[in-house]
Formats: sequence, C-alpha cells, structure tokens
Amino acid sequence: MRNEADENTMTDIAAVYDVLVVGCGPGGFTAATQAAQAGLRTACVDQRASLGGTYLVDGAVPSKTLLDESYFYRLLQQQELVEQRGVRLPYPRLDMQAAQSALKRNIERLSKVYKCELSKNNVTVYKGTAEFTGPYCVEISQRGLGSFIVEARYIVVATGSAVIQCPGVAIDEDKIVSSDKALSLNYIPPRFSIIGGGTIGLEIACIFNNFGSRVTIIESQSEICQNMDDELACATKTLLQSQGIVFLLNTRVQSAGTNAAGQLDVTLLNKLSKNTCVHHCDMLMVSIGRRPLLEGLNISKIGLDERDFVDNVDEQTQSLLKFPHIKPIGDVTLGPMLALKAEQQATRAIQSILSTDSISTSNCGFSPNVLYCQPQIGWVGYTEQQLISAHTPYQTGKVLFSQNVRYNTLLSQKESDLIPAFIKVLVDSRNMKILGVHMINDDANELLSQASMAVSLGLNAYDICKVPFPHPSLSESFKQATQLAVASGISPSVNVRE
Ligand SMILES: Cc1cc2nc3c(=O)[nH]c(=O)nc-3n(C[C@H](O)[C@H](O)[C@H](O)COP(=O)(O)OP(=O)(O)OC[C@H]3O[C@@H](n4cnc5c(N)ncnc54)[C@H](O)[C@@H]3O)c2cc1C
Repeated sequence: MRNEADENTMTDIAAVYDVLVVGCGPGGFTAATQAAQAGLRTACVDQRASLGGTYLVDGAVPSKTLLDESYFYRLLQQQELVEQRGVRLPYPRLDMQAAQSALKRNIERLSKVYKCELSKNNVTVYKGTAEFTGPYCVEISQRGLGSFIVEARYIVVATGSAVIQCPGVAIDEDKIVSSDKALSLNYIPPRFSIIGGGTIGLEIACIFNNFGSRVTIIESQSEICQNMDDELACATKTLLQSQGIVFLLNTRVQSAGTNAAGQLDVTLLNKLSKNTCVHHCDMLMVSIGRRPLLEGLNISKIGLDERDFVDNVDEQTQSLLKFPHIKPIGDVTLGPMLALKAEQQATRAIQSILSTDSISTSNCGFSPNVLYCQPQIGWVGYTEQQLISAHTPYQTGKVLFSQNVRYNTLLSQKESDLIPAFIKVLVDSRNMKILGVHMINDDANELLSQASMAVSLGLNAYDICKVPFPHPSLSESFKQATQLAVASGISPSVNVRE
C-alpha cells in the first residue's frame, strides 16, 4: 500500500487506516461516517476545539441562530404589531452576551452530536493540525502534545475555506472584521458597514440591522447577489432598503483605517462618477467571498499546488488526477461553497473508494440557494438572464402568494406585504422541462425542496401540473406558477397571476 515516495519508515507510523479524513465540517463528517459505516477503518482529524467545521462554528449555524434571535427582537420592538396579536409586553432590552451564550451552548450541543455519531460509527477522531509528509502519510500536530504520523490508503481533504482579503483593508478582527468575528460579537456597533453584497454579507446585514445597528452595504457591482435572478435581486434590495439597510452600489473601497476619534474612515470610490469620499462607521466587515483553505496541509511536500485542487480533479470520483487516492471535497474544491455540495461530494468520494455507484452522482450545478432574510429569498436552477444569454427559448409563470389561501391564513407572513411575495417558474419551451424557480416567501427554504427536485431531475412542467398538491398549502403556488408557464406558451399574456 505504501508509496515509495513516502519518506517515513514504518517505525514512525502511529496508526494505519483505510481512510483518513482531514477536516470535520459537513464534508469531512459525512465522508468519515459513510466510510466507517461501509466497514472501512477510518480516522478524522480537525484542528478546531469543536467538531463541525465552519458550518457549525462560524457559518450557517451561528448566522441562522442569530438571524432568528434578531428577528425575534425586532418583532418584540414592533409593539403595535405585537399588541395586535394580543400580547402585552414591557419594552424589550437586548442582552447580547446572553444571546452569544445561548448560541455557544447550541454550537456545543450540535458539536457533541457530531462527536457521538463519529464515535458510534467507530471513527477515530484526532484533534490537531494535519500536514502531508508523503502521499499516503499525514503528520498530526497537537498543540503542547507533540506530533505523530498516520498512514492511509485514501486521504479525503475537507479543509474548507477562508475569507478573501480586500486590498487596502487589513482585517484586524477588532474594528475591521471577518464574518467569523461579526458572528461572535457580544455588543452591537452603532454603525456597521459591510464590503460585499453577497448572501453572507446580506444575512449578517439583516442580523445587525434587526439588533439596531445602522447598516450600510458597499458593493462594487451595480446590483447585489450576482448569482441571483435580476428580478429577485431587485426585489431583495428594495425589501432590505425598506427594513433600513443602506446600499452603496458601484462603489469600491480603496482603504480603511481608524481616525483620531477611534472611528473608522473608509475611503470609497464611485466607479461611475470616479469621485471619492470618506464613509464613517464603527465596524467594517469584509465579505467579498471565500477561498479554498489549503494552508497548513503542506501540499508542496508531495509536489502539489493549489491549481491541482481546482483544475486537476476528476469530479466523478472526487480524485486528484496526480494522486487518485487523495480526494478533495467541499469548499476546498471549485463550485458553490455550500454544505450540501460538501456532503454530496463526500458521498461520491466514498462511493468511488467502495467502487459502487448505487447513489447517483447528483448535479451540484443546481444547488438550491436561500438568503435567510425575512421573508426569505430562494432560488434554484437557471436565471432569466442566463437563459437569454444562452439563447434558450423559455416560458415564465409567476404567482403572487397573496393569491394563496394558506398564505393568507399565516398572520406571521404579513410583514412581507411590503414587497409582494412571489414564485416564478421558468420552463424550457422546447421540451417543457423546469429550468429555474425563484421565489420570495417566509418558507422559501422549505418550498424550494420541490423546486429543487423538479430542476435537478429535469421534471416536465406537464407532469407537475398533473400532481395533486395539498390544499391549502403554500406549495400550490409552485404548481399554479408552473401551470401559468405552460399556458404562457399558448398565450404569452397569461404568464402572471396578480
Ligand atoms: C456566515 C456563513 C454562513 C453560511 N451559511 C450557509 C448556509 O446557510 N447553507 C450552506 O449550505 N452553507 C452555508 N455556508 C457555507 C458552509 O459553511 C460551507 O460551505 C461548509 O462549511 C463547507 O464544508 P466543508 O466540510 O467543506 O468545510 P468546513 O465546514 O469549513 O470544515 C473544514 C474543517 O477543516 C479544518 N481544517 C482545515 N485545515 C486543517 C488542517 N490542516 N488540519 C486539520 N483540520 C483542518 C477546519 O478547521 C474546519 O473545521 C455559510 C458560510 C458562512 C461563512
């Protein structure tokens, strides 16, 4: 099993495994449990104190928990709305330290679930930083405890991603912060500005806006959320503006620093007018994207560089072309940085080790996306702009949720009347396949499952029209929008029901 290139002698090796997984986020966790369940001798190593990766410690779990907390606080502050529902309360006061303690407890509880699952499946877990010493060998360094080498027939690299730095703006995690720091703050800065109007920036904008900060989004492009359908992006901006968030579009940050008064001076360049100005805030978050995290792994030791993880990967088996036994998965690979992609790739990597293809290699290109603002924004598949530029003939059907009976029975959805909640279905005119679904609704994350199934499986709009949907339900609007999309091919004027 050992490669001649390995420099370690057998006496150096502390343990030998079939599969060693580096990183225990959603990708690494899934790979380790599935490998062990298939009977492979498996170990997993992660450098963090808590298992669960970015997803659990700095990502989806803290952002969604704090979003929920912040909407609860915002709702309580809207005394009129609360009293309309028959609840009488004293004016609410925010205790951010208590909110952070509740979040930490939640993260610890979920991290223990990871730990228990791994132990139940006989996965050996190492806490430490892993680096390659040979193609089949990894050294694990444990702070204060020294290091040892383990060998494996297969090595799954699931080391995740890190924040991309913005030129001229040095993150100090004090006043200029990453999303990791923003999500762990135990106070609310009065003026909170964010460089980048992508989903992570916008979700964190909502959290601080709800908690009472004056939030500004600085975005160099002419619109927010580049991968969103234009109609949805425009509605999202209007929605968030109506909630108090300020957008500076076509604006590039040139530099940022603390002034004599201890505030941040951020120099901005308007890309259209070419004028510069100074923007003042108390905290600045850099959120212009994330990059694969390979530092620390010492990949050069085995003759690899970062391009090998981007350009030279066999997607069917999740294998490096140079070393097929090394399998990169999750954020460390090309494509959307989402937990579900990491999990899908983990399954594919383990299946390729087991040489099975019982579960199909699902199409990661159609990852469903949700922006967890209120109401939520959800989308899957192609946008109208993508179809137009690909010259794909398509038909649209759009339904407002105000037409939906179930929607009108949900008092909690009323706030979304500010911007009409809608669902839009895009259908291929040539074969009636559902190509894209875009929506605004408080339950977009749940509604999107049906849409994702339709797009990923290439379902036909006629078939969706035949399927009975529960009544009254929000999902009926998906069927109605699909029916309208079909009908619009017959008469183009019937594609919107308002
Ligand atoms: C604010 C925020 C919100 C997000 N919200 C969502 C969401 O709503 N839905 C969604 O699907 N995704 C969301 N994401 C993205 C999601 O968190 C990532 O796509 C996901 O965590 C990637 O999983 P992974 O297994 O590839 O890596 P990670 O979860 O990043 O885990 C990698 C682990 O490897 C460890 N590691 C790295 N190098 C080494 C080494 N040399 N030795 C040992 N250990 C190492 C790291 O410490 C880390 O624990 C969000 C991300 C952020 C930042």
